[in-house]
Amino acid sequence: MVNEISERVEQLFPALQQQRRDLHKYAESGWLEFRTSTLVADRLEKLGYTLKLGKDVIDAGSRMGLPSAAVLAEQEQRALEQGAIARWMPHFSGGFTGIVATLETGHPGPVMGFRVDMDALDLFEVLEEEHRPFREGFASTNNGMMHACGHDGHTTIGLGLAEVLMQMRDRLCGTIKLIFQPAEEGTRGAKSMVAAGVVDDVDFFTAVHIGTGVPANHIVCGNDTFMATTKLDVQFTGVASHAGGKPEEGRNALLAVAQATLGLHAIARHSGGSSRVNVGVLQAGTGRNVIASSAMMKVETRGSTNEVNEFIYQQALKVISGAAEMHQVKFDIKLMGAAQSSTPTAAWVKYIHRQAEKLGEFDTIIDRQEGAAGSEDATYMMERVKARGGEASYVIFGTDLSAGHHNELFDFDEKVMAQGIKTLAALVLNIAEFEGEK
Ligand SMILES: O=C(O)C[C@H](NC(=O)Cc1c[nH]c2ccccc12)C(=O)O
Repeated sequence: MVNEISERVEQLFPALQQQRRDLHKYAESGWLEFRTSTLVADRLEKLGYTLKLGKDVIDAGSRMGLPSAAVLAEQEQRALEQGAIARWMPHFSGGFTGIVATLETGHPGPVMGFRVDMDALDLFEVLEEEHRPFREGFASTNNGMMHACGHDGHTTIGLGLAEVLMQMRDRLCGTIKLIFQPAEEGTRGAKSMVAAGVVDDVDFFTAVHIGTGVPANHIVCGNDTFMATTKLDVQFTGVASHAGGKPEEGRNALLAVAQATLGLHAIARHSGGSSRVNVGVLQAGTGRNVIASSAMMKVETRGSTNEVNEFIYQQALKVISGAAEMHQVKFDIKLMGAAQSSTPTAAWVKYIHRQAEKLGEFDTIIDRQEGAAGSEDATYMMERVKARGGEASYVIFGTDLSAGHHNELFDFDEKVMAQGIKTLAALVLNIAEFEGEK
């Protein structure tokens, strides 16, 4: 069975590589995955999956960090010009770019859910010969949007898994649910899919990531290092005045945002775990000789536990209001994203470990790794599945990277996509072997 999976995936590989490069070329950031989601939906329908799309899988009110209506409309148009399939667009229009594809095998068995994400980062890809995507003609054509975290690979893994499972459907049992999530960056999308109930019937849940510093041919079967996080946009509003003639009449929003930035980075650490604060964007002012009346900042807090993040977040609110008070400006805080920490369930990790061993694709198979790193909103899905008594894990497939995640020179070895698909397919095909570990 393992050999058969391998052969099938290797056969699909050239097409999958093409697929990944196409997605890479037309990178779309969170809630703007219009072209991506129409192509994914079309492919999954052709493969024979039952689809739930858009508002059926995304709770409108639970979306965080949604771009403005103008940006959504403009990007939808851009996507159509870049080959989005128009007949699918009504489902995704307005920032409802999520898909759940279901395969009922017709044989009794559990519901197995897999989550991949589809969004790119707000980043300008390097357009130089040294960067393979540029050299080989698949660098992003969308300015300020780049797949620099491997989600093009994740989406491709989802599509490859869909194809292999459909080919082998006679030998599957239970129900397969493939979840294609928007807006993982900024941890904005998963909560809305959980609120729409997409994992409420899932017994075994697996989310995936490639890279993250894990070496090639290594697999982490139960990553538990994701930090809880809160994402905030803060707008400061003061009063503009003549910087030479009447500086005392001004209320300086630039100084408030600068003060807040330094204050945020000076928040005390917490003995309960590691933490992070980052001000990633700062904008203020309009002219050299004008007291700046408006300023904005994009902030994130993180903690290795929900409690540590909550502490940092509460301190951050005090720093922001304190800086505003100091400069007598108004402020407005918008919640733009959030995620929890989460721990995989031991039995599912053990099962994944055994399947990875049988596959023979990996040199090193580990259950967990040390050290908090990034965040992930798949944690909301994991926690929901666990709360209902299901099993959940987060698997990382190691790969060689040309540069770190979220860097303009990021690229990965596409071979990891084949390893990912093989592993996930094995989890489905051999699910009967899970019995006894409960
Ligand atoms: O918080 C976010 O915006 C999600 C985003 N998520 C990732 O980057 C995925 C990720 C999680 N852990 C690691 C570790 C290294 C690279 C990437 C990751 C992050 O942490 O900035």
